[in-house]
Amino acid sequence: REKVPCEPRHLGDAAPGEVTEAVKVAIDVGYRHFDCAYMYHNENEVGVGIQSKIKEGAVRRENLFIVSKLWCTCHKKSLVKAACTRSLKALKLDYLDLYLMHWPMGFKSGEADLPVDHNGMIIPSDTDFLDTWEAMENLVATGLVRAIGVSNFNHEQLERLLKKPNLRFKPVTNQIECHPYLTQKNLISFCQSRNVSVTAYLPLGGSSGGMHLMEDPMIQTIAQKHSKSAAQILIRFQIQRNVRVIPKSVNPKRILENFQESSCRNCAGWNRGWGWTGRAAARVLSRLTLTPVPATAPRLPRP
Ligand SMILES: NC(=O)C1=CN([C@@H]2O[C@H](COP(=O)(O)OP(=O)(O)OC[C@H]3O[C@@H](n4cnc5c(N)ncnc54)[C@H](OP(=O)(O)O)[C@@H]3O)[C@@H](O)[C@H]2O)C=CC1
Ligand SMILES: O=C1CO[C@H](CO)[C@@H](O)[C@@H]1O
Repeated sequence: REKVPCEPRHLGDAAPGEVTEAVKVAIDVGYRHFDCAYMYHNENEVGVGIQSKIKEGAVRRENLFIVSKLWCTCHKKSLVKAACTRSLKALKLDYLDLYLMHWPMGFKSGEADLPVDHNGMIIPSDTDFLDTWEAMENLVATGLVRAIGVSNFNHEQLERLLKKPNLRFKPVTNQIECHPYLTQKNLISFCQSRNVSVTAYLPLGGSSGGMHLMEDPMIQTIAQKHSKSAAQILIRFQIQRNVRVIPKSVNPKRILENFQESSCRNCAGWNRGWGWTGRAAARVLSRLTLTPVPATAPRLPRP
């Protein structure tokens, strides 16, 4: 098979089977949207969980919304298709519902996911995200993915992409860090004014080593007032701003708790989203989030 420079490494930082089990629990609870990425190095485990539930008849592929992301070392146009195919193979799928450019900048292609020079600085590639986008557009045209989007794009980068001459497919979402300590008010307004949805990552403040958002006295006060958990308040914060939200949990009780909040009557469409990440808490390299898309959510058209 074609050699892809950024071959996945097996970091072994999530307990064996942990990701697969959490995917299965989440599907049973009702989650339908899974936020994955090559960089999380657990797409194979996710794929096992999904396949097992499809085989069991618990869910149908067409009712799932599977997202993956193009890593920075694969921004060169010639590498994009192979990178996408590699994620598909690991996930055991023949198409993705959404493929995101993980970051707007490209890194030197090769074995390392994070290529660094002797000063420990990331080695960039000479790629331009507009060219990378063209290769991603080809994935839609060939049916490997149904829609494409971006992540970690600021206002200027998104504007440049939207103004690209001969743009064939608009980004459907911009996945960005977003929570009460980083509300992203202006960027959200900009995205929404251009019909680009916003997806909030790190909505609970991240795992260990992250922020202590859930312990924030204001969040705690609001939670007590409404008889909700702090996590539920943080999730609802995004839903009420029309922002899709992808909190992570590998814990069955918390997977359910997060989902229950998202299933409330006032939360419509794509915004009834929840996330879950299958990775050991302290490691950033093995993440996966899943968000349920309700049966009534708009489906993306087939290419
Ligand atoms: N595009 C990008 O660049 C990025 C995207 N992401 C995506 O966003 C997702 C979410 O971000 P993430 O960094 O994981 O951080 P989150 O803000 O989702 O926080 C996750 C942490 O919260 C805990 N948690 C989850 N639910 C609850 C609850 N109900 N009560 C108490 N604690 C809870 C989890 O522990 P436990 O699992 O034990 O429940 C975990 O430690 C990632 O999984 C990834 O898919 C993240 C970073 C960057
Ligand atoms: O999604 C993400 C999680 O982990 C990666 C490695 O740290 C990040 O770069 C990325 O934004």
